[in-house]
Amino acid sequence: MSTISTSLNSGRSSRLVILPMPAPQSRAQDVPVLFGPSPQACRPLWVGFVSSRSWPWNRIASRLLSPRSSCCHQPRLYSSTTISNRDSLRAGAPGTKRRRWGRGREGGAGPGMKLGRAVLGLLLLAPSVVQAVEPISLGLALAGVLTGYIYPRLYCLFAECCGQKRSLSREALQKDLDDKLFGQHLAKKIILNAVFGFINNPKPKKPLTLSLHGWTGTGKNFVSKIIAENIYEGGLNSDYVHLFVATLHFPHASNITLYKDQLQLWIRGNVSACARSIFIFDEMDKMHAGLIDAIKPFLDYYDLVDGVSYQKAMFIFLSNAGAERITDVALDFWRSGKQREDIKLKDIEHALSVSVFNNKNSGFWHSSLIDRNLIDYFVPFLPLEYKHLKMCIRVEMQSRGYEIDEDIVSRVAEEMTFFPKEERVFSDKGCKTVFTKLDYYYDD
Ligand SMILES: Nc1ncnc2c1ncn2[C@@H]1O[C@H](COP(=O)(O)OP(=O)(O)OP(=O)(O)O)[C@@H](O)[C@H]1O
Repeated sequence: MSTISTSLNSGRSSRLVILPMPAPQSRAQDVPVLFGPSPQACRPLWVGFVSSRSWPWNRIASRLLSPRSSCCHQPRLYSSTTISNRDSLRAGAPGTKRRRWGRGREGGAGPGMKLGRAVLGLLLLAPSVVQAVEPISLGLALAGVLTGYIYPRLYCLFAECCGQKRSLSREALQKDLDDKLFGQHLAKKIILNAVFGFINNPKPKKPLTLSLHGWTGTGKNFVSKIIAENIYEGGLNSDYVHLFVATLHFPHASNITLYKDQLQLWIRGNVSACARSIFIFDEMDKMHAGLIDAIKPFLDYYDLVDGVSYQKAMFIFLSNAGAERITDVALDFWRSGKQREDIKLKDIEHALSVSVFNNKNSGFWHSSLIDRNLIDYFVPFLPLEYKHLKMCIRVEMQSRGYEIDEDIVSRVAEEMTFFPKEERVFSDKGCKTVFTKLDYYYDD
């Protein structure tokens, strides 16, 4: 492990501990960003006031009127005095002390904050006391109050903020899923209800943890993208969405201890900066057994872990593990002439979780996450049929600006391979390669 100086997207220069794993997608170089993804851009004007700790007025005002959500402003979590310590914090140096002004608003009001509110309330209610305060200080405090209140809100109108840019709309998410995701009635229903319920719960007891399973090309990554886009304007490229790919970020089994440490640090740093962070783990079935258990404490029912609340974060795991079980159920329904839409979650979920738990190549092999019921939903993605491939092809044609030609649609779909061999029901690559096959027919 070594350290380098690097320039982050925000333009600031910082020292980072090089991870043996490449940086996850999005601005993951920000790894343990304890001060928000873009402090220069979104630092409220009252930061200057609050760094002067000899002046309690400012502190009270800034705490009282801090932004509704974290909005990537972290002065409310860590005082400016910690800035000099941030390298050691990033490196997770044992014994490094964080200076806190009390919990962030998302973690609930601490005693100091309540006292501050009470004091300010009393002052506002008692004009004689207010008059007694030195006028310049009062003026500056009021200016701090105004800028602290207005600036962050204005900023978030024009730039992405943690959990603030837009509130999740159930209708918009439903429309996206209905219009874009084909043949996945179970996944649609679970995701809509789970994500919407979670985001609208002001005090979730634990982070939302979804484990998406299914055959290749059935829409697991696609759905993660839809979720991310419905929560953050930048979707997968958002500063608050972090994508890990097992083979890319955790390639060497011999480094598992190091990966565990780095993963914990990464998640802790980013959740400190934004409680509503989203972490997506792709290729879970290629993840070394036990690695994912490193984040178990973050997924559990704790109010705080090491001073950080993870209850508003979201974890999404993607894997092909359990695909055979899902296919068996779908095939049984097909063979008995039943509609696939009649498959219920209870027909699959339990068998799926057991098979994932007992599969050495699932990334969840004997995982305490399953053992302790920390996965909220096992979401099955059904294998896609011929008619779903045609739907994918039509969408692709439209997105390329072509007129829909049903003859080409059928020919592309027929080129795909299906299983089981005799019945040829399900596409063995889902919708994954239909797009490249389409190129053949539009070759000028
Ligand atoms: N059910 C679906 N409905 C609509 N489009 C789909 C569906 N499944 C896949 N697609 C299309 O195929 C592309 C590839 O699918 P995606 O990457 O989501 O598959 P996956 O299930 O994550 O596969 P893998 O397990 O191999 O990672 C998507 O970007 C999307 O355009």
